[in-house]
Amino acid sequence: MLHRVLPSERAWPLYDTAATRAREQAAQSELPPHTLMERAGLAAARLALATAPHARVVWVAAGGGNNGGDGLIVARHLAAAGKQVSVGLFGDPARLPADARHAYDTAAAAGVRFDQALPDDAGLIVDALLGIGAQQPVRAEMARLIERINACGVPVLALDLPSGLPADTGAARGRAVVRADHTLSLLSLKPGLFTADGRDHAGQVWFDDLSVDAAAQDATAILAGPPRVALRRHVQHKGSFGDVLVIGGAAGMGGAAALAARAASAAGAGRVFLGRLGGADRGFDELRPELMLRPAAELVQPMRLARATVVCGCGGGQVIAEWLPAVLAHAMKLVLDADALNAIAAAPALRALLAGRAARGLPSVVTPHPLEAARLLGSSAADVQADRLRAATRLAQSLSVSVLLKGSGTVIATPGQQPIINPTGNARLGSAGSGDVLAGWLGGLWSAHADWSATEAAAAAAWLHGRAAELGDQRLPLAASALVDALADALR
Ligand SMILES: NC(=O)C1=CN([C@@H]2O[C@H](COP(=O)(O)OP(=O)(O)OC[C@H]3O[C@@H](n4cnc5c(N)ncnc54)[C@H](OP(=O)(O)O)[C@@H]3O)[C@@H](O)[C@H]2O)[C@@H](O)CC1
Ligand SMILES: Nc1ncnc2c1ncn2[C@@H]1O[C@H](COP(=O)(O)OP(=O)(O)O)[C@@H](O)[C@H]1O
Ligand SMILES: [K+]
Repeated sequence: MLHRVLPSERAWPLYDTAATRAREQAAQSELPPHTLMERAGLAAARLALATAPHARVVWVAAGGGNNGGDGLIVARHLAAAGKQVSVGLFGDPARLPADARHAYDTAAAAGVRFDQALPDDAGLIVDALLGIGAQQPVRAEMARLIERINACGVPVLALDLPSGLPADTGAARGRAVVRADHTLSLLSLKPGLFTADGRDHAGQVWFDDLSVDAAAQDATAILAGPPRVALRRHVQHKGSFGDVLVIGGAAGMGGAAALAARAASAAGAGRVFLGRLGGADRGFDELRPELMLRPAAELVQPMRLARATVVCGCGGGQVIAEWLPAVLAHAMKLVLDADALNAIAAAPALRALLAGRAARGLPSVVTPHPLEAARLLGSSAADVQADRLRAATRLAQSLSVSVLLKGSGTVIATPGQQPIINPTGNARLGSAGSGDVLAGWLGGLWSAHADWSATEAAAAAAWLHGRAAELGDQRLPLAASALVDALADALR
């Protein structure tokens, strides 16, 4: 059955190449020969007719593997539907794998035309060059073809994956990768469609399971669905929603901590205290008078920390390192962001304190962007981006915490659990302070939902943060302070 995957209204299991191959093998063994590929080709032909109903001339770019086989079946169906179809076959027919060979024979028998030249009047290109079989960067000849497809301005429907996109990571940098308008993922949804560069190359993502049931426990990762935010019970009061302490905002960076505190309040914390490290530690926030400003020393006390959700590090500067030992030792629930992460990356003693929290039953979430994650991992931001799922998982294991790795397709990883990819959000979030808002929302949501795990809180915060950016006029930039207020809309 065909599904439109985004915008995300439910969770989806994701399968990497190895898991997809295992599912394919299991299904093949129970079905008559060529059944799966026939189903794939038919589903894709239907989608082509639905998304490009007015395209009269269709060019199918088919590679020499089974992805090309899918394309050959699409060509047969579209020709039967009256389209003017030609197939550019970029592979040796004599070396096609069995399913693709069968697809080639039936297409040829049906009179499908073969021509490697892209027609001038093409109204649709079906990209069937490479699927999950492309594990290495695309070879030069095909790379040139992909560049031509990307430059020609004709709408593209990619089969299974935009050709050249790594299915497991979505990391396209420096590679030739098709830029599709639509991608139909077949049999399984692949993680690479949703993180790193995947979104920019996949366009609108569709999914057909080819009538093969999925075992969710075998999934490599989960694409997050909307969080289940609890309605307040009549009897609840501010004590039910907990205290959030925001510690950060060194001299010149007070705004970061203020944003986090405002966001924690907007997300439903019972009370929010803001302990700024750079002065202005009394008085109140004119825009959010409900926030309580206190000297950090008053908040960073074992008894207070032990009852609170603590958001630490936003605009924290180097001075945050002095406050971290107490925070790491005592905070009941802890969200660490920005300079707190940099301080921990630079100080093994702080790192040991963080890693020791899990054994004491104290949950923590770290919210690095790729460079902060790289500092904690001792690698580079490019390495992190090359495999975001792996980087987040490694970091979660090494620190015994939940990791929320920011960026397109935010990854949430917790030791012993399937990693989660967040599908919401867009580049409107690329403005200073939006990460502080995320940390604050995470703290506020976690505080207000006493029964949520660190993973649930992190996934909910990321999902709502992204959804907030998807609402409103998409042509306008989104300032972080406006983002704080957009949470209300995202929650509706
Ligand atoms: N079987 C089934 O029932 C089903 C299969 N399904 C479909 O099969 C797809 C997987 O098919 P697959 O395993 O044949 O791999 P595929 O993506 O076509 O790539 C192999 C081809 O690419 C070439 N090639 C490889 N690397 C390259 C590079 N770097 N640069 C350039 N070329 C490169 C390689 O050439 P070679 O290296 O062998 O010379 C070979 O020709 C899957 O994504 C889905 O679409 C679905 O219909 C579900 C049912
Ligand atoms: N293109 C994008 N798609 C999805 N989310 C994005 C995108 N660009 C930025 N974001 C989100 O915006 C936030 C930016 O956080 P961060 O890099 O810490 O910025 P800052 O420190 O300025 O607050 C993160 O939550 C990140 O995931
Ligand atoms: K493809």
